[in-house]
Amino acid sequence: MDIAVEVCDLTVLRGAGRRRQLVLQHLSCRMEQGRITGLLGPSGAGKSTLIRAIVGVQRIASGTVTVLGEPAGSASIRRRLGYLTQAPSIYPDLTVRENARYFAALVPAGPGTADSVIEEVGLGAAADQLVSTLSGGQRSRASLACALVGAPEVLVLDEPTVGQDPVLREELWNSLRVRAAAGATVIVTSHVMDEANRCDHLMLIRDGGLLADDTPDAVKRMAGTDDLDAAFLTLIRRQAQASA
Ligand SMILES: Nc1ncnc2c1ncn2[C@@H]1O[C@H](COP(=O)(O)OP(=O)(O)OP(=O)(O)O)[C@@H](O)[C@H]1O
Repeated sequence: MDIAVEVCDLTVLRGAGRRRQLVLQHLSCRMEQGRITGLLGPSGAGKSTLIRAIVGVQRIASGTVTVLGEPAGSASIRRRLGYLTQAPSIYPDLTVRENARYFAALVPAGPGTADSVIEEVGLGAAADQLVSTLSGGQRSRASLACALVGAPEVLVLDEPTVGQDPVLREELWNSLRVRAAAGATVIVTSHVMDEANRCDHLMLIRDGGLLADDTPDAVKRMAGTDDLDAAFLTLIRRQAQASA
């Protein structure tokens, strides 16, 4: 399997002055092409920061991040990568369709692409609604549609299913699975363990380092349990005991 993303010895500091803090410490990992990799970990662990480094919008202190063979953030890979931020990043004064068409024109993507990604995220009925009038969950899906519009080879999604009901979550995961099967590299952050079970590979981040980096089954075996929630708690406690 080809490696789509390679992170080597990455250290990131965030904040300014006395508030400056070490967020990622000498972190190394790889994400395989055609796989769904889940980034998990407690709030504030550094998941979004790692994602920002992969997308190329995070200043790094040391280390390297390579995406599709190029340094993260290179102009040549920008159109090959789709990024969904936690806060929807689309135009509130445009409709869903106008937003999707705008991003499609930037790629540029084919004429039917905007409508097909709107259907893919389940917003067909709201396509002509202004984004400012959408619910939070709908807005997040509209933002996801814009991230999908260029059929990106690397899809980086920061909590894509927050605020979605179980049916929509199921549909969104099915759509990510279809994209991965077609060769896309999908990187997803989540706090939801039943979603972690759907990933091919999991990375558990804690205190800026990797606590686990394996398949869901291997992570469960490592912790001696069938339950991923319990597995993560066990691994976190083991680490705390080891460093006490
Ligand atoms: N703009 C910022 N300036 C300074 N520090 C920041 C900034 N954004 C995040 N941090 C800090 O970096 C650390 C990691 O944050 P990050 O957003 O990467 O965590 P996360 O694992 O994605 O958390 P969550 O699951 O809550 O989204 C936290 O301690 C946070 O306070």
